[in-house]
Amino acid sequence: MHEIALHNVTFSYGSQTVLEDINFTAYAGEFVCLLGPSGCGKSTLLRLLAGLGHPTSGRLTLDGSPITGPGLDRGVVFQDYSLFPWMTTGQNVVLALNQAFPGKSKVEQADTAQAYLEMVGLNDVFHKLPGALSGGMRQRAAIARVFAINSPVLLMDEPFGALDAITRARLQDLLLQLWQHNSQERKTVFFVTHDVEEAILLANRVVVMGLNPGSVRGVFEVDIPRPRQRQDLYSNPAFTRLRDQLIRELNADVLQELEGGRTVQSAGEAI
Ligand SMILES: Nc1ncnc2c1ncn2[C@@H]1O[C@H](COP(=O)(O)OP(=O)(O)OP(=O)(O)O)[C@@H](O)[C@H]1O
Repeated sequence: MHEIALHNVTFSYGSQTVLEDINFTAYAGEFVCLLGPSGCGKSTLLRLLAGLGHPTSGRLTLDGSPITGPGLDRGVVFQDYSLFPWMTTGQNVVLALNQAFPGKSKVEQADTAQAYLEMVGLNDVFHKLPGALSGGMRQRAAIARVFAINSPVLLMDEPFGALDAITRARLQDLLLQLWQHNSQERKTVFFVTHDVEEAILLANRVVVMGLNPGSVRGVFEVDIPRPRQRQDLYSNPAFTRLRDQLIRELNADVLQELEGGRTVQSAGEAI
């Protein structure tokens, strides 16, 4: 299971409506990418899914039950790394493991933490404080932590945004490996990105959100078989067609903003 549904979700910060009437269902084991202009409410939506806030109206459910707060069934990676700065990087991962698998011994938890840190390319950070790591390393440690607890739902807010291209590609592959690992128990993933190509590489469906207030502008099926080879995508007509479609959809909103509300027919007309 692990189906996530949003029913008429509206959310406001005071008088500012950030999300309006969002309806969407992510099927169990589905990989959903969220794309949209800055400020359209992607992070807010993820926070609601994580149980870190409640909708002003509407409902969010996990397998039909309302989401009322955070839980170990949802692993979260936000943009701000969210490691405890006073614990070593290894202790941060061990703490999460201890909550998820309290029956495991300290040695097992430390070994597992080290293995996941190594998996994201951090071989030598277990005893270092997060403050002694670079931003990209801290982000990888946060990713290792969420992979280690192996929750059935993953909520990831631009997790690879701060990383160099090679590390990013490695972690995209690792995420797909972990997601595809057991086809019977695939994780349900919500993944926020600004990168259209990353969305197509990863997702089953891409949700494009619009601005003012945030709403679902369109949902696009990625009809490209897996495994998807990065180097083959550019010569795949389905990839280029979808990429252009997504860029047009994203630009339409931005161009409309720039044009002061006058709807433009195409990117070319406005530029
Ligand atoms: N704690 C807060 N209090 C008040 N307003 C907020 C708060 N957090 C976000 N907002 C506002 O809500 C809107 C949506 O913000 P959010 O961070 O969800 O957008 P986003 O699509 O994730 O943006 P980005 O792509 O830049 O990360 C923005 O106008 C933002 O200023």
